[in-house]
Amino acid sequence: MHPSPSQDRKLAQTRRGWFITVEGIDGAGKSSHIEAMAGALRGAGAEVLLTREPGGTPLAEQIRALLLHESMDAVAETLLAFAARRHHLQQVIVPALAAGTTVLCDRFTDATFAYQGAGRGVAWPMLEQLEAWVQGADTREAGEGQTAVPPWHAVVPPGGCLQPDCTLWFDVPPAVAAERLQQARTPDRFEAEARSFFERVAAGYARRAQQAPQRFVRIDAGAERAQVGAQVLEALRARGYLAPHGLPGH
Ligand SMILES: Nc1ncnc2c1ncn2[C@@H]1O[C@H](COP(=O)(O)OP(=O)(O)O)[C@@H](O)[C@H]1O
Ligand SMILES: Cc1cn([C@H]2C[C@H](O)[C@@H](COP(=O)(O)OP(=O)(O)O)O2)c(=O)[nH]c1=O
Repeated sequence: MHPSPSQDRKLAQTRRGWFITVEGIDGAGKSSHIEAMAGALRGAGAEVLLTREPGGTPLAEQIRALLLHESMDAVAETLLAFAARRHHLQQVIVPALAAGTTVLCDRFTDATFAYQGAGRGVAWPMLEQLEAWVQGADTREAGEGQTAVPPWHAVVPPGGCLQPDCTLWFDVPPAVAAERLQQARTPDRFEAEARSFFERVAAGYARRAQQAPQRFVRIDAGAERAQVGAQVLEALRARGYLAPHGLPGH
């Protein structure tokens, strides 16, 4: 349903929330720090939505269960990851950002490039096309009444592609991550992959980071837990996310 003109005005007056994602290979330590990140952002006065991919809506969580436990080929995996993402964006992320909420998301599209692209060999340009489509506001052919409705246009310009403002990349040697996971939990379909798979996934993250150096902040996730936590807080501070909320953002 279209928001009313007064809702439109309210959306236009609200500074859109920051979109922060956390990435890295399995065992990098993301889950160990994400609650503290949310806490630090809340402490600075932000309204924070903590969510994850694949997942974040009941439908996308069902897709997550399929991705993690059912065998399928890499193209099916890619399409399911993007289908879950579209639903998550549409239902949760875009409305939250439009309302000024900071969205902190455990994995996003960089994971698809790293896992399905670099890990499984799905062509990079194919992923770029899907990214532009799924994260774009305008999904239909141009024409009167054919562009996407608010709140998409409150968070991404017409023709644009919604990207995180900042991605904290937990970079860790795959051998270290594997050692941690061995002691931690029963592996899912991805965690059960060979070391060579995670070498490729890690290289995929490095490639994405190189392609968007302003967006990525590299965290040395091989360090001791407290040091990783300190790096994470420093990254948030350096980007201005821990400044008292309500100041003009972007
Ligand atoms: N800096 C660290 N040093 C040693 N072990 C860690 C560190 N960070 C996390 N761990 C442990 O490694 C395992 C994987 O961490 P987790 O946060 O679940 O990673 P991810 O969410 O990135 O897969 C957990 O058992 C966790 O306690
Ligand atoms: C978002 C996403 C995740 N994944 C994979 C990476 C992870 O192995 C898995 C689930 O991620 P994660 O939430 O990190 O798992 P856990 O709860 O076990 O820490 O999904 C993809 O392969 N493609 C994607 O697009």
